[in-house]
Amino acid sequence: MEDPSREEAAMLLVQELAGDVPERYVIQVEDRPRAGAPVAPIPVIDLGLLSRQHTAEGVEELARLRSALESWGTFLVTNHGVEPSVMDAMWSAARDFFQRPIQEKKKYADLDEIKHYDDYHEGYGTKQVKSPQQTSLEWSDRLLLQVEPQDQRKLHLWPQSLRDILLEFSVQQQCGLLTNGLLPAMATLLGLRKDYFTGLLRGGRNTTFARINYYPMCQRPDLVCGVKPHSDATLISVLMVDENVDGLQILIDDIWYHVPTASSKGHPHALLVLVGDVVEIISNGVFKSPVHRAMTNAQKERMSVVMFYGPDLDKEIGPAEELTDDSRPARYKKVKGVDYLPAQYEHASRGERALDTLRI
Ligand SMILES: O=C(O)CCC(=O)C(=O)O
Ligand SMILES: [Fe+2]
Repeated sequence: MEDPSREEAAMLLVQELAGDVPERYVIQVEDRPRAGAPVAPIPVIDLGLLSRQHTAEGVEELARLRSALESWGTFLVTNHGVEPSVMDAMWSAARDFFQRPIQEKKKYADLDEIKHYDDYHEGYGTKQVKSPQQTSLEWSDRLLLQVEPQDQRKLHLWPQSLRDILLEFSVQQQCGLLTNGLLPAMATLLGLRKDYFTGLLRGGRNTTFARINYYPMCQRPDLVCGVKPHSDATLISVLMVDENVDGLQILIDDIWYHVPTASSKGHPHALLVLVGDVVEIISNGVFKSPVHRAMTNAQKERMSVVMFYGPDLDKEIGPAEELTDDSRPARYKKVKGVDYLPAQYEHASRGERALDTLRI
């Protein structure tokens, strides 16, 4: 039987709300943002230097990367191989889409899937709402598209204006930032084969999702959350966030820190990297997948373009054998993405962390 409430709920667009914040969006008192969050001291890593390990600068940069991976799990990267013109075109296409009238955007909502899926649906809309009574809803609309594997693309949900640029943006990130830059350095730092992580993004069944998040202005940003606390279920997430509006925060030792924008660090075309749960698991907890959330703003809307890169969903992931022995027992259970992804959605919708369920 059809469940109209679920369908309606998934299309409860935040952009259509005006005036006071409805009760269903108000988060618990203990989860509300406090004024004056400190700024996270995240580094800017020059990926160009990482391949120059015979130089003092290269060695120093690798040490800075290690420190970021072991502490905050997030950093900005420059010299990442994504052309500034491609970044700008991706941003414009994303912004132009969200500036279209709502009726126009709704053409990219996957109403059939919304009826069948419990966990997530692609296309335009809001995060799946499980019941008409659900509270603490997130103050954001989004466009979610699966990019890889290629045969999983639902191209009817891809606005024409975004198609070519999204593919180019993703290919340049994979070739430059990930394969030729960051991932071999991360494997080296752990003492793993250089192609350990890049191998997980090859073979044609690796998964890439793109999510464009849109956070409408909110009269009471102190009462709502744009995206609730979670860590990403990915190998790596790469973010291009609004230059002019803060919103992303990360949790370290029970304190929420603002993540500075690339522009505020003097590198407008830097990209932001968040280590994902898959890396935390494989590294047996040495590298950290940070808990983060997105807050809203009373004066300005905000956007982010997030690329989620992960392995084949049928591949079992666990701590690397090279990194575990009697003195370093495995700290996480093995899991397949196909089981972990729904669990991550479920936990994230409650502002909790699925990774905690895998700890041994
Ligand atoms: O909008 C942001 O800055 C972060 C969004 C996010 O964490 C996500 O989409 O997983
Ligand atoms: Fe995230």
